[in-house]
Amino acid sequence: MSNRVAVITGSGRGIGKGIAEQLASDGYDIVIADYDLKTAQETAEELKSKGYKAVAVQGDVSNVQAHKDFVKAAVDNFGRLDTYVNNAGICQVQPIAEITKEDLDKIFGINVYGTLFGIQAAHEQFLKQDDGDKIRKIINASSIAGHQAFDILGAYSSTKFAVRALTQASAKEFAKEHITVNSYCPGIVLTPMWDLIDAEMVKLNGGEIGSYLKKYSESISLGRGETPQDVANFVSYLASDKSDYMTGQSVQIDGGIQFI
Ligand SMILES: NC(=O)C1=CN([C@@H]2O[C@H](COP(=O)(O)OP(=O)(O)OC[C@H]3O[C@@H](n4cnc5c(N)ncnc54)[C@H](O)[C@@H]3O)[C@@H](O)[C@H]2O)C=CC1
Ligand SMILES: CC(=O)C(C)=O
Repeated sequence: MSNRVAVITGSGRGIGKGIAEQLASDGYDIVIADYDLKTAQETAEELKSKGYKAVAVQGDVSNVQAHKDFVKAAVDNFGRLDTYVNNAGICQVQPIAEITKEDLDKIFGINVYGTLFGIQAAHEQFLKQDDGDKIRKIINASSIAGHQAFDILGAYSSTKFAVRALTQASAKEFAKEHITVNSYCPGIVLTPMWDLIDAEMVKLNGGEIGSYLKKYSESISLGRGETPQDVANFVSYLASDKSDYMTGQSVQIDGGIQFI
């Protein structure tokens, strides 16, 4: 079988890095696409030291051209594109009454426009490839906050609802072109994003560093915080031919927080 190639945005650290490691071990060649070139290069070097093929590319997902650069890196380095993971995202912690237009422009620019531009860039490349009936994959990062909004995460939750809408609409449009679009919806994952959420909640409401992460983690039925590998195991399925008959879905992978 020929090589498979994936672009993963925001894969210099956190969940994206876990997905990159998993897809590399599944046989993918990987474009590590991140705003932070240093962590992207470190992750690419780690993968290469294990015998995998990887390349790091710097770019801001809120910029259309960045996605074109990520796709070009996939084609120039590895010859094609099979899977595009729109993982990069940011969080903001503030009460509804304090959200400003600037806050919304920033978070929608990265989480929503960034996902849409990634979907468009992947779609454009897939249409150029002669892949026959082979299913190509677009995979987006939503969240449990994209199913039920969190208080104090109102802007963030709105972006993750929007990612679900983009996932459904593009799945409907692209199905006839042998492209599926699905989302993963993690719960409370132990990454720098949750360190930031916890620290911002302490600033807003008082308490000790770590106390909000602990409080929210108590809602996890399986009794432990989620790791990037827990998310990556599900993305591995979405990126494999085992998920070829699934499209337009946004699935909670959260250790049992939500049951909807
Ligand atoms: N950590 C969690 O509990 C959860 C995270 N998610 C989602 O999973 C995704 C990954 O989250 P984490 O790994 O926890 O976040 P993180 O903050 O640990 O890592 C995010 C990565 O994205 C990159 N990034 C940020 N803005 C970027 C931009 N404009 N352009 C390119 N790269 C950019 C960062 O440099 C970083 O490498 C996000 O979309 C997040 O909303 C969803 C549910 C839960
Ligand atoms: C960051 C995030 O999506 C949650 C729900 O914690």
